[in-house]
Amino acid sequence: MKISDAYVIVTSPGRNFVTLKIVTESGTYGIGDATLNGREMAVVAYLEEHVIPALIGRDASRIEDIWHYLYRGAYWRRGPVTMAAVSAVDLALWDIKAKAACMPLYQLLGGRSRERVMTYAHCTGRDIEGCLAEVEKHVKLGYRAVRVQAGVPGIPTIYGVAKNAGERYEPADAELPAEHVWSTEKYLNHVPKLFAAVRERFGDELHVLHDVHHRLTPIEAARLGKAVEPYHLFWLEDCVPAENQESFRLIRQHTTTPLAVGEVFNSIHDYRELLENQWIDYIRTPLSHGGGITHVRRIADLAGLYHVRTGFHGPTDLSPVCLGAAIHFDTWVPNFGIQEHMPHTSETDAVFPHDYRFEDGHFLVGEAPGHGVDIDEALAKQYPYKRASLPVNRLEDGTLWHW
Ligand SMILES: O=C(O)C(=O)C[C@H](O)[C@H](O)CO
Ligand SMILES: [Mg+2]
Repeated sequence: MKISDAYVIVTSPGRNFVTLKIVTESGTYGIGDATLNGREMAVVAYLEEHVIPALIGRDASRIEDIWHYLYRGAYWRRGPVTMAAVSAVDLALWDIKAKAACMPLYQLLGGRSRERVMTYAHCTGRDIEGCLAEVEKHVKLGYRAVRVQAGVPGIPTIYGVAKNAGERYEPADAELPAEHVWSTEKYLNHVPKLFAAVRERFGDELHVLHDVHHRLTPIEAARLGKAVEPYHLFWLEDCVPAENQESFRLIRQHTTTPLAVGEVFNSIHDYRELLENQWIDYIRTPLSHGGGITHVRRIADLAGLYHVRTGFHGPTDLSPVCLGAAIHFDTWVPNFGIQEHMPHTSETDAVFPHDYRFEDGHFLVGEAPGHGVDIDEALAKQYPYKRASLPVNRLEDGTLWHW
């Protein structure tokens, strides 16, 4: 199982994706997602200059040892660029191991814990009515859970809300960062009205989620959590920037609204105080940013001790490789909660053939050996990289703000 070749494929079928392919002497290969939205080429350089040369000739079956070689061995631990690169290697190696064992990945992880994987869709609207129309559309498509985000009167553009009705939003929507304007007061006054309308129209059973996208302070997040308690959200996501884990003590003291965190985390250490103090309810780190299966399953196990469940990040800026691997993980992990789903474009799906499927609000895992996602390299070449950036956020007085 010696690694004989490894290379990076950058493609942009509608948006940028970075994929690592690792090939063994026997010809068995695996692929991993190395996409870090808006910072793609930094991961490409890390892989090409520092990782790939050190992988050639290693035994692909030694996943654990290679993980520690790349993590401890680098001396410069953690961080999104390093961990995206380590994750891509890890996902490709698990793909190879499962293919070599002729097993779908979930079998290698320990087998099925559930028949299907509940997923949530994004519903956005310029106003409350537009948003309700999107919820209705997604309920008809079979979703049992929806993430609800609406425009706020007085705020011209909000990240996470599609520009036009019926469209989806694109996270990196300009060559250089677009500038958004933010008003916490306008937002806090509006959100409870949105959830009151959703519950009135759709009743109590639909799971509803909301992403604050790090834009509040702890006491503001506490106010929001309390204000939406009557509408019993499935979760309130990223309500504050989470570098200071202690912030969650304050939020938790004030509200019973469940809290989800971690789409920008990349290590178990980012979660330690949050989990040990039982300040959160869902972990969000995707396999492609949290050190792959080898590390994220350690985070999930630690979370399980505290009744915390998984709710992996699944936007369009993680490739189908990450989503496919996540569906295997979700099928196995004992403390599964939910899986995010922002459908990829048909161009992206064609570049990444896969065997997972969506049915009746759930993902169904495939039975092909490995994680079940491949890359059509000839097609990928037809979509060259284009620089694309996430936006920035400023308060109405011009102060640069979290987003
Ligand atoms: O999907 C979510 O919950 C997001 O917050 C999407 C992120 O903003 C996006 O992945 C950033 O690249
Ligand atoms: Mg989010």
